[in-house]
This record gives sequence, structure tokens and C-alpha cells, in this order.
Amino acid sequence: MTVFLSIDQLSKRRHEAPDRYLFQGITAEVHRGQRVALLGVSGQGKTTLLRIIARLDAMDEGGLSLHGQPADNWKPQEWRAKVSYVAQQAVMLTGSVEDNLRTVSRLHGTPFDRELARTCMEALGLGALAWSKPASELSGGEKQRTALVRTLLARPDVLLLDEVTASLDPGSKRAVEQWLNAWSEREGTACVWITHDLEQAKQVSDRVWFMADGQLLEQGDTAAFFRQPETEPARRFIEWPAAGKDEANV
Ligand SMILES: Nc1ncnc2c1ncn2[C@@H]1O[C@H](COP(=O)(O)OP(=O)(O)OP(=O)(O)O)[C@@H](O)[C@H]1O
Repeated sequence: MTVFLSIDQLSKRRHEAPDRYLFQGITAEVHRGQRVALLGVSGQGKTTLLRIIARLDAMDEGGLSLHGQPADNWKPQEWRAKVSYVAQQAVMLTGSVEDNLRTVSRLHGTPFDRELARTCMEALGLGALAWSKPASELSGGEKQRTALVRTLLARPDVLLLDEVTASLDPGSKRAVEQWLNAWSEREGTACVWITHDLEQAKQVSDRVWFMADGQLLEQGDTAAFFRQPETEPARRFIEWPAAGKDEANV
């Protein structure tokens, strides 16, 4: 079991009330090839946590290390090449689809893997998309998947996925889930998914991190989490949709 990423007692204070924590004392590891679903009700700080792990936001306390090396030993851009955050709202760079796909090879001076780019685009349902098209003209779902392929081409060790299927139809969503599962298995890439879709969490993860009350309240095996969560907030969280249905049937 190879540890890629370690999170040690990570805390973030609330910006409107710095004497209070958004979350506190988060300690976890991400192993090679592990697939984590990061769950919790809105506003817990899931996005903030992923952005801190990607070194896009600052932590207030605690530490991060990658491949056993503390964050301070890494240049931020080298860290971000290995620990890549994919946002819910994809940001396209100016230029064509191809310009976007070539971003990583341009930045790192490495050859552009056209074949891999083509395979990824097809797998994500974008096989028919003209690469000459201006990226600004893509639909939200096309942008999201193109941004994902752009990130995959950098072959990060850890992929931080923030509701990346939010604007996709069910078929495209399934294609992304299947491709990322297969990618993780083949490449050993670790994935941390923020999702509000519990079925998706079951499909894409072998481990759950559950955030509540400003903590990482539970972390464990996905099947065990959904079968028998250990805490009351987690029980309420996973039972809520069923409870809602019951109420609707009354
Ligand atoms: N220092 C801080 N950094 C980031 N967000 C903060 C901070 N202090 C308070 N907040 C608030 O806490 C919330 C954190 O938002 P964030 O998007 O990280 O949560 P989330 O769990 O991902 O929510 P959602 O599931 O709705 O996307 C926001 O309402 C934000 O305004």
C-alpha cells in the first residue's frame, strides 16, 4: 500500500469569524489507486479542503505531504502537476479545443500525446467534437469533459474531482465514472470525488470521507459506510433521501 498523500491535522478558520473553524484537525491518507468519495452536506468545506490539498488555497494549521515529502519541499506548480484539482465550473483557456488539450505539453515542454487525447475524448463521449472549435463555444458539459481530459493528459498522481459530472446527462455521467475508474486502476491514480450523488459515490469509490460538524467525522470502506455508518450525522445524511420518499408516500 503506497501512500501518495498525507493530510495531517489540517484546519481552516472561518473568514467571517477567524476564532471559529470551518473545519479542524483533518487527518487522512490517500493511497495509490485509491478512490475516495468526499461526502457531507453543503457548506461543510469540502471544496475548500480539496483546494487546500491542491495548494490553491492556504491552510491555517496542519500539514500536507506528497510521496513522503512535506509540501514546503515542493514548488507549488510541481505539486499541482501531481495533485490536480478539477473544478465543477470548468475554466477553458482561450483558443481552440486542441489548444486546451495541448496545455500541459506546452507548459511542461513534453510531447503532446494525440492518441491518448483522442482515446480519452472518445471515452468521454466527445469523439465527434471538432478540435478546431473555439473552446469558449463549447457547452457546459463539453467544457467539463474537455477540462477533465486536459488534466488527465498531465497524468497526475492524485485527481481531486469537484462535482465534475454536475452538468452531464446520465449517459455522459456514467461514461466519465467508468473511464475514471478504469484510468485509476490502470495508472494507479488516486481519485477524491466530491459528489452529492450517493449512487455515484458507490460507483466511484472504495472509501468514503464524511465531513460534518467541522470534522472528518468518518472515514472508511464505502460498502461499510453505506451499510452501517458509525455516527448519527452520517446516518441522517444517507437516510435522508429514503426518509424524504417515505414522507412523500404518507
Ligand atoms: N476560510 C474560509 N474558506 C472558505 N470558505 C469559508 C471560509 N470561511 C467560511 N467559509 C464558508 O464556508 C462554506 C464553505 O464552502 P465550500 O464550498 O468549501 O463547502 P462545500 O462543503 O464544498 O459546499 P457545497 O457542497 O455546497 O459545494 C461557504 O459558505 C463559505 O462562504
